[in-house]
Amino acid sequence: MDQGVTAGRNGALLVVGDVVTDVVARHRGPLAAGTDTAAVIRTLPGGAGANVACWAAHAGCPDVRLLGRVGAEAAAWHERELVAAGVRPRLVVDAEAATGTVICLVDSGAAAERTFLTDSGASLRLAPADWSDALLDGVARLHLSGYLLFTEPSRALAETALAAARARGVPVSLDPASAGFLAELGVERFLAFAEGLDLLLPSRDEACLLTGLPDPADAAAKLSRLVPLVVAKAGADGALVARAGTVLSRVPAVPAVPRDTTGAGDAFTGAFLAALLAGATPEEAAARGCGAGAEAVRRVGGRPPHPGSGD
Ligand SMILES: Nc1ncnc2c1ncn2[C@@H]1O[C@H](COP(=O)(O)OP(=O)(O)OP(=O)(O)O)[C@@H](O)[C@H]1O
Ligand SMILES: O=C(O)C(=O)C[C@H](O)[C@H](O)CO
Repeated sequence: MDQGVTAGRNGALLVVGDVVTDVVARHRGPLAAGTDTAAVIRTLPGGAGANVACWAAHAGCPDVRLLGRVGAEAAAWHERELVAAGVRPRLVVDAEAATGTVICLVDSGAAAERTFLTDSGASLRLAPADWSDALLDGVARLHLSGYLLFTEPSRALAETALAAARARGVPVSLDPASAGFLAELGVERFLAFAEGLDLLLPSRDEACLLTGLPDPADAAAKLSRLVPLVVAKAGADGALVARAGTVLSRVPAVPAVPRDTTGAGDAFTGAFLAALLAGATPEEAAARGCGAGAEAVRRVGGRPPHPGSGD
């Protein structure tokens, strides 16, 4: 394995992150006041953290665990969906907040671009009290969803989990979530946290925002001076793998006609982590990530199919 990144074979992947209900609405053209009677609306399980866990299991990771927080009204459904996807969930049930909901507006035009309206609900109420160091028993990698960093108490939980993993020598990766959220959080604050990671998986927009550089390759290279391995996701252009200040490879996307791009980044990340844990090189893992990203954009919703999911 390459220097600086621990492969961590033969151990579990623990994902800590958001578990939400997605209401995916595909509409025609730009939204305007009025009625679109041809909209297609589906309620699906989602959340970046939960999606990454499901895609890692879909990619063959034999032991994927997830720590998340949901409201009582949808806890049983989320638990069932995660188990059916091959994930071992530890869902904290919030007595006071409902499960987070994301309205995913998907333009049915050629690029299938989406807009999210997010109410994180119980998800970002994950708190240090929900953490126990025993969650790391048998874990070879901890992956954190970037959403955790945007508010308290989930930011404190992320810091607790990061410190516990580092104390045990467990490598920690993070997917920054969204450029909009990063701008709100503040780049300096994010980078201070990122120093403790061994792997960062930003989108190209997030990489540019974090560095102030307009070119995604320059941005990924610069970030890789802070975090040993940086894999920047670049939509239909695939992904960039950077290490020690240099872009080592550009991995092409797998051609796909997109239907809904929700969860493409989560699919990439889940498959990438599964491959890395199975001993792949970062370049091989990125190729697996691109395969999963293509699979995700061809589907509606942010999760992979599983037996019983109806597709
Ligand atoms: N139009 C596309 N055609 C083929 N592959 C795609 C397309 N869009 C995305 N992908 C694949 O999915 C991966 C992740 O997509 P993208 O770069 O859009 O991630 P992101 O911006 O983090 O995504 P998200 O929409 O989940 O926030 C890409 O690296 C690529 O491999
Ligand atoms: O951007 C947000 O608000 C999200 O939480 C996006 C998640 O990836 C979404 O739930 C997709 O399943």
